[in-house]
Amino acid sequence: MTQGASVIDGKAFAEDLRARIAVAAAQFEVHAGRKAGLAVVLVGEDPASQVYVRSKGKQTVECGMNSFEHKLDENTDEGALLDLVERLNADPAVDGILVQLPLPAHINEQEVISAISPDKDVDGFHIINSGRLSVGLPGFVPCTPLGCLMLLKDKLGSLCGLDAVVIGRSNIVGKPMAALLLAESCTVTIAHSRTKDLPDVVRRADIIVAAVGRAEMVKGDWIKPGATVIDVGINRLPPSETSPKGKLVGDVDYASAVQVAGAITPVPGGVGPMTIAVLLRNTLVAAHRNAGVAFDESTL
Ligand SMILES: Nc1nc(=O)c2c([nH]1)NC[C@@H]1CN(c3ccc(C(=O)N[C@@H](CCC(=O)O)C(=O)O)cc3)C=[N+]21
Ligand SMILES: [Mg+2]
Repeated sequence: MTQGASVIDGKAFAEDLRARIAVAAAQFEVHAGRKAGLAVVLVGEDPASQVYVRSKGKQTVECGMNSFEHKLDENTDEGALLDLVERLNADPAVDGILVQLPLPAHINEQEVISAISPDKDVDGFHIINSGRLSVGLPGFVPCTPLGCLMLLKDKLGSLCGLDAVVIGRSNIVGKPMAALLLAESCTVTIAHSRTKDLPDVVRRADIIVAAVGRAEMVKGDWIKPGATVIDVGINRLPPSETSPKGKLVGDVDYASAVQVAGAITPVPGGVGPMTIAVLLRNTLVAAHRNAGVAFDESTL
């Protein structure tokens, strides 16, 4: 087998999307008389979360939108966090609200997500928005699966009738990804850590979305030749001689998969940058809806 896979450049796609968002955000400012705004709430000092929050803030401003960062102490109680969410819900300068997950163990994540106004829920995690997605109504779709869908449609065009296997059943990625693929008329299988004969299930797929959170689990010999592989995993391997900070790998064993797949996303530089770009897209969509400014959302 020749090394046939084309590498799907999520970083470049995300840059292009952000350039289009910047144009539309400037137009929004002209029509609404204010910038679109995203509030990001971070509780605690998790270093990885701090990195993500910083790049979200930077890219929000680069796209011509306001970024409001709220950093709360690790020991903040749930009541104080819910009070902040209420203030952000009521703030007309705030179009989107993102509460960085995971939250500390003493805070009930579902309570906090439910407190966010569904019209500002740019993560698409509120049950109102998951309900809208499952019945096909307009709402907000979680950023990572929507980013994956954009990459798939860019690569394949119509997905109609294709066999798609989603590995992972989280509310954040697996379940909304399956709903999106079903809406594109794929035949969708949701596999997970308890699926029996997982390699055989994956071998049927024209489209594989790997979101199990297990480093390099999906091997090249699980992949039908020519299939499109979207790797959502972000796993840091233990430090080694060659990578003192620990190498970042996906849920797919890239070295073997790239020999067999038709197209594949790398880690880093694949799905990760799309997640943030779609967050900015959802924020700008929220701004137009909340301000009552007409906007053709299909252009983003
Ligand atoms: N409410 C909430 N919404 C989220 O969307 C959310 C969250 N909580 N908690 C944490 C996860 C993780 N996440 C990522 C975003 C960008 C990259 C990203 O840009 N990754 C780059 C670089 C990775 C690196 O070098 O560390 C890449 O894959 O190329 C990764 C992960 C959003 N999350
Ligand atoms: Mg699982």
